[in-house]
Amino acid sequence: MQHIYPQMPYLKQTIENIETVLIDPQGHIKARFDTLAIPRGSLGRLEELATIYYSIKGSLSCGIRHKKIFTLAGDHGVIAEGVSAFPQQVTREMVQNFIREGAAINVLARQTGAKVIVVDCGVASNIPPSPGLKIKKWKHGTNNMALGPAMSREDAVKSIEMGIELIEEELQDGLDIIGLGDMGIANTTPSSAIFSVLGNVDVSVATGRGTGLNDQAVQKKIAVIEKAIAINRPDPNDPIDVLAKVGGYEIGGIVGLCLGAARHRIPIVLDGFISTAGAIIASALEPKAGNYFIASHVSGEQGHKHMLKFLGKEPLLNLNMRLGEGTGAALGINLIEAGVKLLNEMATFQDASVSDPYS
Ligand SMILES: O=C(O)c1ccc[n+]([C@@H]2O[C@H](COP(=O)([O-])O)[C@@H](O)[C@H]2O)c1
Ligand SMILES: Cc1cc2nc[nH]c2cc1C
Repeated sequence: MQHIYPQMPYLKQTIENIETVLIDPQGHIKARFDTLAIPRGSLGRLEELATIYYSIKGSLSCGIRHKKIFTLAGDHGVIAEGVSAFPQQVTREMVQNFIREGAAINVLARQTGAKVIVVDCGVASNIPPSPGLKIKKWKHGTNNMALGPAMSREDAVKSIEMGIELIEEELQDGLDIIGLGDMGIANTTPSSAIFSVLGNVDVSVATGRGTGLNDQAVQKKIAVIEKAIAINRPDPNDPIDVLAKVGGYEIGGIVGLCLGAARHRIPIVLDGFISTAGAIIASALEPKAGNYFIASHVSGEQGHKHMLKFLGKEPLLNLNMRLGEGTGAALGINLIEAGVKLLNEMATFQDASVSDPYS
């Protein structure tokens, strides 16, 4: 894939600095769990979560202090094809709801103790500047992918670099774990197209109801995605071509978040269908990025379970959620922190004077 790099030194440098994660290479995490006053292995996947967290960090010393959920917003020209149950202005209206802290992600992030970073990556209308909003957009949404490329290759690269930049900015006041999140009316359409191309699956397998289409509208959405793929011919061996032709600005930003966080050894908690489409592009660009992914939940959106299988990730939760925003990621961060706290704070057999059958 060398041919995609020359014009993009920042992206190239980020990708080149992503390291493989070795799981508990010295066995220190397992050794510590084995001293705790529990039957061995009885905390199940909570032990796995603490093990992954500390293997990514490369040290057993730190707790989880700085949790941030990035809710990236963008609009999509393909809305003109009637692929969503909601009108485009809901993207802007929901961004304003995030800023006022009244959305589901604000509630769940508060419960988790995470900060929500709301980013305008390409909302179609202008949103007034506000302390709770990062404005990173240079285009007002994508072009209609059913008529031609959603964006230029240059804009696709720029969108990924915008996501990397968000990580670099947020690192400055601490970043221990990130949750991915999205907001964009019609963005399940590009997400299905991306998975269909990169996952080599039929469009009908990758396409679902999104915000709530009926059976007839889903059939129309499938036809629109098939048309977009036929017209644009995205190259499955070139993830940036796929992002440019059938992607979106917030999805590109999510790709950048994945690459930027992996480059700094920060665990990445996936959310639903859209964030996982971004993660699939990131891992196609650099498979080692996948070492940093933890799947929070399997969305109710048709196709998400196939995406997670494609990435080799087992979701922690199955709550039939299909909201996006980072809501599943917020719940996943709670569980990861539960595993980390158990490892750090539980008494050992010795501390608690409990008979240790293993000694
Ligand atoms: O996260 C998911 O799995 C998910 C599944 C269906 C819909 N959504 C959200 O709904 C919006 C996209 O749905 P649609 O029908 O407009 O493509 C967008 O704002 C997403 O965050 C999210
Ligand atoms: C109201 C609403 C809230 C959302 N949050 C994420 N996607 C959304 C889509 C709609 C339509």
